[in-house]
Amino acid sequence: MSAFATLNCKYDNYYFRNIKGYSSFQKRSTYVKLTRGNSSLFWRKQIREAKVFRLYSKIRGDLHRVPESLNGGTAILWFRNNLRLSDNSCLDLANTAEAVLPLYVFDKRSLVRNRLKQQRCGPFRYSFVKESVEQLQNNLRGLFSDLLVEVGTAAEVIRELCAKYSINHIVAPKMIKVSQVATELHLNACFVWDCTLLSFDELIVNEYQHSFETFYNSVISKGLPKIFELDNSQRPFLKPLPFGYKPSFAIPLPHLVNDLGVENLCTPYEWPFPEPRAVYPFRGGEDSAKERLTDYFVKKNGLQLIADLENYSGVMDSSTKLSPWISIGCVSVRQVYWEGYRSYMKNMDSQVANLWLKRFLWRDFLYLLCLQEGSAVFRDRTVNEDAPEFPLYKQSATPYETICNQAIQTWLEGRTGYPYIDAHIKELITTGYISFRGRLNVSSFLVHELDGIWQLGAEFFEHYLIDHDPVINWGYWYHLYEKKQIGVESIQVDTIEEANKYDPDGFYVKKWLNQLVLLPPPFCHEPYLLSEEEQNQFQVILGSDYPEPVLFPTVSEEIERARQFLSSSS
Ligand SMILES: Cc1cc2nc3c(=O)[nH]c(=O)nc-3n(C[C@H](O)[C@H](O)[C@H](O)COP(=O)(O)OP(=O)(O)OC[C@H]3O[C@@H](n4cnc5c(N)ncnc54)[C@H](O)[C@@H]3O)c2cc1C
Repeated sequence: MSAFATLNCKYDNYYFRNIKGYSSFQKRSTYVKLTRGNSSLFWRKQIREAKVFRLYSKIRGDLHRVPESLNGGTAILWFRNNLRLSDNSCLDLANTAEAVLPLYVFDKRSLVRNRLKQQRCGPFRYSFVKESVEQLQNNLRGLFSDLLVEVGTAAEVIRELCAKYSINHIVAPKMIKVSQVATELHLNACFVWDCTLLSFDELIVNEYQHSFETFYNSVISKGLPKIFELDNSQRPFLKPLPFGYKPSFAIPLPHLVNDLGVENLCTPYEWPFPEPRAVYPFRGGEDSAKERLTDYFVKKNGLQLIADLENYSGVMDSSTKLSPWISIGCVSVRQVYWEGYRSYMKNMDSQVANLWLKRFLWRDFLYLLCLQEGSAVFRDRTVNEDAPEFPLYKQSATPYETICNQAIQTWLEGRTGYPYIDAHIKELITTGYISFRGRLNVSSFLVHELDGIWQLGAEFFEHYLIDHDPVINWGYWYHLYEKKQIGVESIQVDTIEEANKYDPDGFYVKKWLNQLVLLPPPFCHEPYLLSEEEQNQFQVILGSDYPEPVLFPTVSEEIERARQFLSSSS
């Protein structure tokens, strides 16, 4: 019996016994009552497991429909978060058709404004995607094919293409909902799961139990991931375009401001941004991804640095900086993981190997979390322009809400009075990238210290991050919030402790907050400890050169304690 079948039976039993079993009206009403409000933990667990079973079955069903070969016909090869030619399972499958029409659709809905009045896809990511699409089109033309680029909704574009060419199949990466269109048009839709290090089967046999460690141990105990060699020797190829296809030589994706009429961009430019402080000059496309891959692993042997540097912000080689390419699939996670593993095999210890594997398993864990929790992870995500406003802009707020809202506003603008937080927010809104430590600190600060709404943080990140991956971003924020609710194994970090540990001399904060340039440690991380005399001496007047720390009860108490400690020890 396969691992999935075991899982299947287990959930099937639960489902059958506990949910379907309530057939009489009397019992069903009891069930409804139990699921509302204060339902017992037991019942919640049952319901969740039933939900998971349905989700798995659905995805599993979709994946089962993926054939080994398309056996001829014409296929649309729909590129989405897999903008590459090498190690691309969708491309391999599409090549079993007779003719292939490569397609990319930029969904204009991703320019809808979120509740912070920003486009969901901000200019950093948009420009990066645009470059990647251009490069993919060039590379496909090099293979005597093309990439048809459209702006609109995928369903409509596919419908039009079917009317124009006799299409039989659609091949696309999984995580998309086009099954309805495919059924309507009698197309053979093949959704390929190609976004995690573990295969779908390997992923779902690891039950998600709220804890990364459990997941990690479960993966390791099964001897995963199994080593496999990527065959890079073969040059990618593609079957010919459908009969009657005429290539267009228009620019693949329109300019945000000039062509799409997007106004009030947070940054007035499209790429390249004239920002010399950016940690890496990200450029979209498969070729640029491979350049970075070779530069980091082969030329610099970068993995030997990760144990020492991984937590430092603003350092180019502290990590691979490959996430923008991974998130839209210019390079596959498998390619990156195995490239790292190969370089580790040369001369590194097992601690590095573990650190390296854990990164990818965190990613897979979040994908599993999203499979498990379904839409709860994306709760209240802005999908239309009528989304309700955040309480941040509510007219009638209670005094507590007003204080909270002011504090949150300072977070959004990078003026909380905590340099380590403010510097990271400034880096994010100026360049579209911050380190993992930075993300962890700012998100934990918003959720735990400022009692902020987690969705607000997620939407803010979604707009700015150049490497935004909905599963990882929303998954982390949800994880932070959920952990806060149940109060276990919380991802909560101490900002000041982290700042002193990972930026001991304040180089990073001074890079983004020039006004603090004269401050020595510990004041560069806690300027609120400066006496009036010291403020004059270091030319940082609190409240005018740099903000006072956010006025928030718990935070203020801590500041008071620190002030007293400093004056008693000096
Ligand atoms: C609140 C929050 C939001 C985040 N949002 C995103 C996001 O939208 N997109 C995104 O790619 N990452 C996100 N991350 C995870 C992490 O910060 C980035 O993956 C990492 O900073 C990317 O840098 P790198 O490519 O140099 O990573 P490296 O350290 O070189 O790792 C290589 C790859 O492994 C994966 N990876 C590494 N660390 C993690 C991690 N902790 N969790 C999941 N995957 C990881 C990434 O794909 C990364 O590119 C988020 C983290 C937090 C705390």
